[in-house]
Amino acid sequence: MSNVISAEGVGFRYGGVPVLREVTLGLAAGSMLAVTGPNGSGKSTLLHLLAGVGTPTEGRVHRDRGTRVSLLPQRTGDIDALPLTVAECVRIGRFRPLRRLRRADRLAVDAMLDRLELADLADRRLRELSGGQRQRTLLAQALVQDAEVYVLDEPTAALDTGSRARVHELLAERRADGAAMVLASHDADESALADEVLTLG
Ligand SMILES: Nc1ncnc2c1ncn2[C@@H]1O[C@H](COP(=O)(O)OP(=O)(O)OP(=O)(O)O)[C@@H](O)[C@H]1O
Repeated sequence: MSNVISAEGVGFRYGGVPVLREVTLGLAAGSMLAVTGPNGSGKSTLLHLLAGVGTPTEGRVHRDRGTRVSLLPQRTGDIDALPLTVAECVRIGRFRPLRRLRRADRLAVDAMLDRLELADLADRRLRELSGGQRQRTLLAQALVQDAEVYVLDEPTAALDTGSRARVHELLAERRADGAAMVLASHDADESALADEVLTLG
């Protein structure tokens, strides 16, 4: 099967300092890659490059033109500065410039709020959430997107066991629908959900 995303000999340097070297991988529809490794080993850097945020210093990342990628970054501090509610934040995942949200979009947002147990928090501001509630909101925004590839940076790091299980169920459903996943994780049980594990550092 052809790959939705691939990386060939990818390297990355911040200034002159090498962070990634010679990363080669390929991701088919419906497959999941877990990226593990100690703090600072380059997981976030690799996920950003795969999602098309920044370009490698060496090698190349290939995605077919028009491939829809949803990225959940690890650091999303700035969004708290906006006066957004939980529901508004999740709706952004369905936003397209110059197009109103359709009924299907609204249904998808409501279903996602339910699935991640956010319905009761829908009108709360982001800055008034606990760490886990905030992470569930940003995950909902990432997973509500209609994407072919989901790139999720430590998506369940702040979640309790029940929430984490619900997220894993959602990921399995997206994969069954043909989406590819890349997931950075420090958790061996979570990495075990993947078809392949790439350990950096
Ligand atoms: N903007 C930047 N400028 C310079 N160096 C950076 C920058 N961002 C990250 N780095 C460095 O690049 C290396 C890889 O960082 P990265 O965030 O990709 O690691 P990580 O594996 O995701 O870490 P963690 O497990 O802590 O999330 C680290 O040594 C970090 O200090």
